[in-house]
Amino acid sequence: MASQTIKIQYLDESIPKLTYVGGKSDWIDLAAAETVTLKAGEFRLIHLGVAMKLPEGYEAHIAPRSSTFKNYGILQANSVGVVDSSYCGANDWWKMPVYATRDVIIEKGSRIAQFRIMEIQPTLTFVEGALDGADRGGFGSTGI
Ligand SMILES: O=c1ccn([C@H]2C[C@H](O)[C@@H](COP(=O)(O)OP(=O)(O)OP(=O)(O)O)O2)c(=O)[nH]1
Repeated sequence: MASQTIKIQYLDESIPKLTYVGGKSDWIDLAAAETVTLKAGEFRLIHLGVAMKLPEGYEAHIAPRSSTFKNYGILQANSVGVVDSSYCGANDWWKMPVYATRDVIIEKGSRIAQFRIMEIQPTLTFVEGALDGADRGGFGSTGI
């Protein structure tokens, strides 16, 4: 399998080093770098304690872990976080915007998110014109 090296900066010594957990996925978990207390309905940008220089031609996607809502009742407010390769300055810390659906305390070190890197897409050019393919249908068209 191909490998890449990423230069990473941790907020301080207390931040756990990024690593693969459990060998079940190639996504890498991210943890809250601070203890956060939220009331139901509150929004917060949670510091994830890392900043990275992604490999040339890559971006990163951040998603919640599958257990994050069950454990903490929080939703990732932007649904998916996109980290551009240009987001690589010394103060470009990764953060997770969250919306709390219930009162919750998220302890520092709680693994609330996961990320992977993805190749950036090719430059897209849009050419206007009527489409002539067969309609596929969507939004429930294949039945229950
Ligand atoms: O969940 C996220 C989303 C983004 N970012 C960082 C990395 C990204 O490169 C930068 C800027 O994000 P984006 O390009 O989505 O926002 P913007 O262009 O600054 O603002 P917007 O598009 O909302 O106007 O913020 C995060 O740390 N976490």
